[in-house]
Amino acid sequence: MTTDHAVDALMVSNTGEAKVFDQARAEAAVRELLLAVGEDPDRPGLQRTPHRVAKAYEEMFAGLYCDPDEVLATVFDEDHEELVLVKDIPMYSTCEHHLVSFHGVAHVGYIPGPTGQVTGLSKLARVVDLYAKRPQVQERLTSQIADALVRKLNPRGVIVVIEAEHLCMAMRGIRKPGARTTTSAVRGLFKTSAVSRGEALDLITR
Ligand SMILES: Nc1nc2c(ncn2[C@@H]2O[C@H](COP(=O)(O)OP(=O)(O)OP(=O)(O)O)[C@@H](O)[C@H]2O)c(=O)[nH]1
Ligand SMILES: [Zn+2]
Repeated sequence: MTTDHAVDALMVSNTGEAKVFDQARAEAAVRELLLAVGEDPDRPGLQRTPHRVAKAYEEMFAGLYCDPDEVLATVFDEDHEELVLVKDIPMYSTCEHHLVSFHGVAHVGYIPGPTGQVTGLSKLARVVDLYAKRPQVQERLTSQIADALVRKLNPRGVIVVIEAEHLCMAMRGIRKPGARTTTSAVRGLFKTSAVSRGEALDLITR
C-alpha cells in the first residue's frame, strides 16, 4: 500500500520543484478526448470546454498541491481531554480508477493527547477536503485523514468514518445508484478500547 508520505511526495517533481497544475496540457488532453469520442471540439458549444474542464480538474485535484501539515498548523492548548467530533462534513472526491466523483459525508473525531492540544474545528474539514481533492480510493482517503491528525496533534485517539456513493458504481458498470460504502480508520484509543470506539460510533450514527 502507498504510504501517506509517498502520496504527499506527489507534490514534488523529480527535479525537486513543487508541482503545479499544467493548464495548457490539461486543455490539450480534453480536446484529444473530445476528438476520441467522435465530437467536434471546434463546434460552438464545445469551443471553451477544454478550458472549463481543465479549470474544473485543477479544482478537483487542488489537494495535490497543498501540504496537510500547513493546514493543521493551528494548534492551541485547551486542556480538553474528551472527544472532539465534527460530523457530516460534506465530501466530494474523485475515484482514481474512473475519474468520476464519489461523494458523501465524513465524520472526524479525536481525543486530545495528554498535553491537551486541540486544532481549529474548521481544520478537520480542511484536512478532509485536502485529501479528497486528489485521485483517490475511499479506504486511502479515510486513512490519510486519520494519519495526518495523529502526526500533527499527537492525540490519544482518532476516528474517521466516511460514507459515500461512487458514481462509477451508479452511472456505469454495475449501475447500482444508492449503494453506499462506509469506511473507517481508527487510531490509538479507538483501536484499543472497544468502549471508546463504541461511544464514538454511537455519536456518529445517532
Ligand atoms: N476498494 C475500492 N474500490 C473502488 C473504489 N472506487 C472504485 N472502486 C472499484 O475499483 C474497481 C476497478 O475494477 P476494474 O475491474 O479494474 O475496472 P472496471 O472494469 O471498470 O470495473 P467495474 O466498475 O466493475 O465495471 C471497481 O470494482 C470499482 O468499484 C474505492 O474507493 N475503493
Ligand atoms: Zn471508480
